[in-house]
Amino acid sequence: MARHLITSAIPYINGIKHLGNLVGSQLPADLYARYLRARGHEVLFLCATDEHGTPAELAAAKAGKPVAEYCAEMHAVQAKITEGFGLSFDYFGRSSSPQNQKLTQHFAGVLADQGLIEEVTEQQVYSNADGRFLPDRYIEGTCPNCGFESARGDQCDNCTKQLDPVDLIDPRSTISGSTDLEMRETKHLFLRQSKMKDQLDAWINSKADWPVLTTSIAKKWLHDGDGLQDRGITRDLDWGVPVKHGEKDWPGMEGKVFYVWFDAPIEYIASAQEWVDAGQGTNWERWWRTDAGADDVRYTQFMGKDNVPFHTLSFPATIMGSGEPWKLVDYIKSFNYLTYDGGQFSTSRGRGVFMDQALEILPADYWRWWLLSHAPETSDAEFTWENFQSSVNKDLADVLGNFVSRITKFCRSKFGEAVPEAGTYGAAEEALIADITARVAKYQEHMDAIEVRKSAQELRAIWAAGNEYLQAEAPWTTFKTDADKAAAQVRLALNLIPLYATLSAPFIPTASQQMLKAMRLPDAIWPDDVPAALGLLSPGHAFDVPEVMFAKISDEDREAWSERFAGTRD
Ligand SMILES: Nc1ncnc2c1ncn2[C@@H]1O[C@H](COP(=O)(O)OP(=O)(O)OP(=O)(O)O)[C@@H](O)[C@H]1O
Ligand SMILES: [Zn+2]
Repeated sequence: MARHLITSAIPYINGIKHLGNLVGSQLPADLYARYLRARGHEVLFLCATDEHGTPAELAAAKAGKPVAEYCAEMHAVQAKITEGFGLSFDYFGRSSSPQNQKLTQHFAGVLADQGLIEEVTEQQVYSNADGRFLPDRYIEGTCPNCGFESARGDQCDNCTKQLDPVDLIDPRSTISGSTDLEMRETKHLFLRQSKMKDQLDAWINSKADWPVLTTSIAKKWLHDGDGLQDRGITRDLDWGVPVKHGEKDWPGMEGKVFYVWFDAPIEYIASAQEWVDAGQGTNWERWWRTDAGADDVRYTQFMGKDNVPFHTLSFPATIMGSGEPWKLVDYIKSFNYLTYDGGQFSTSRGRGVFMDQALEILPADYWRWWLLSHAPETSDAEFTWENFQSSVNKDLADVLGNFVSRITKFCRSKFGEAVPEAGTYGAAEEALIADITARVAKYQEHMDAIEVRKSAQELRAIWAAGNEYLQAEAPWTTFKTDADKAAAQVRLALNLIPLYATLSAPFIPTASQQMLKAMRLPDAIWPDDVPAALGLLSPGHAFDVPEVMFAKISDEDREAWSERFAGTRD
């Protein structure tokens, strides 16, 4: 048994997340957490809402609410939806928590003591119409790198380049649209990442097993152009963690807050403290402090590609630079983008399918299966309603659902609702057992390596093997001439159901529970020994024929949904 710390990129607070956000971070993290727990490992799976920064203020203003109230409400909304998707966080925290505030101020203080923070007086964009500075998303313009016209002050959403508001071409205020902007002097703190470049470079180079997407983005920021740049970590805003040097005031920084990208990853640690303070866990230090045992922990992070620079460079710079014994990430699983029907998913433009809407039309398992089996791993992936309909109908309804329904119903009609006893296994049964044994080993390999699509493919193949067996051996035909042989065939096929339930649980937890319940088994037990697991249901073991597990998506449904989600949500 090992100990695994897992974090998902923390979803931003400014609205309900779309299916792209889900498959790029929380959902694969949940898949991995569920798998590792099923294999008997000790897992701490943390997530939180990312609540600071300009978009939260803008969204609160739009909703006509004070930003703190808006964030508290949206946190509750997101928490409820993540439950609906079966995301099995041990704790879902908030980056605006007092724990994170204190820890963020602490890190700033120790980084300053280590000579890694520089105070810089610089020019920032000031809007005369709005009477304020315009950091980050308060300003938009054309990206100097790729020409994208709606690049934000802190990052271009199109090419992922980190930007400074002063870099933008044709800048405008997102509050008023005003272009009456001028440069004014203000003082800010910079994290001296450039001083840590060699250390970070060596660390990234030591991660030969990381996804290429992760290391290539890190190397780009390390080496492109002038190399790794120092990063402003404070802002002229009201909403955020007040700038302090540990518990002490920071002269000259009164009224300023830390930049959201400085405090957000620190929330990974703070959420473990919140978990303990909420009475749900004990001893967060053993997960996060290498002087308290965290060296034994394997720490895996999940995120979409735009989050990679912060997790491979800025946050590690914070951790390493502190000189304190904090746990560093061991593996970063990153994702390309899921696109929606020929374009981008977009929260700000309301384009695509959002998590609440998805659950309104179909249960979580349908989405979980499609998203994970089409995860944008090696390249971007596209969601289309046709593909969704066809995968759900084929994989879930025709293959898995049909197998379970067919065999339980056939058994009930010929032998009753209990596992039949007669007959012995022959060559076909031995071959199936051997095939499933080999496939389970491959499935585990892919899951251990967090190869999401390959894992889904192997799982589908394991389901299909059962169907092919039934098709080839046709117990309904065998029964007419050799009832005992048919009994043995049915016995083996019924035993595949608990195996399917256990193996499938990380992908489709609800259907998995339904299968176990129908087989009258309390818990899933991981099939470490597949042939033994295929004898779990002994002769005489009673079961129930389950309700239809997966309804097929009709062409009418598909067309209606495709139309409903063609526009933008308000
Ligand atoms: N289309 C997408 N496909 C896959 N992952 C995505 C996609 N868009 C965002 N992500 C990832 O989702 C996670 C949560 O994102 P976050 O809440 O910060 O929203 P975001 O990056 O501002 O995106 P958006 O503005 O589209 O909601 C991040 O890890 C991000 O990289
Ligand atoms: Zn760009």
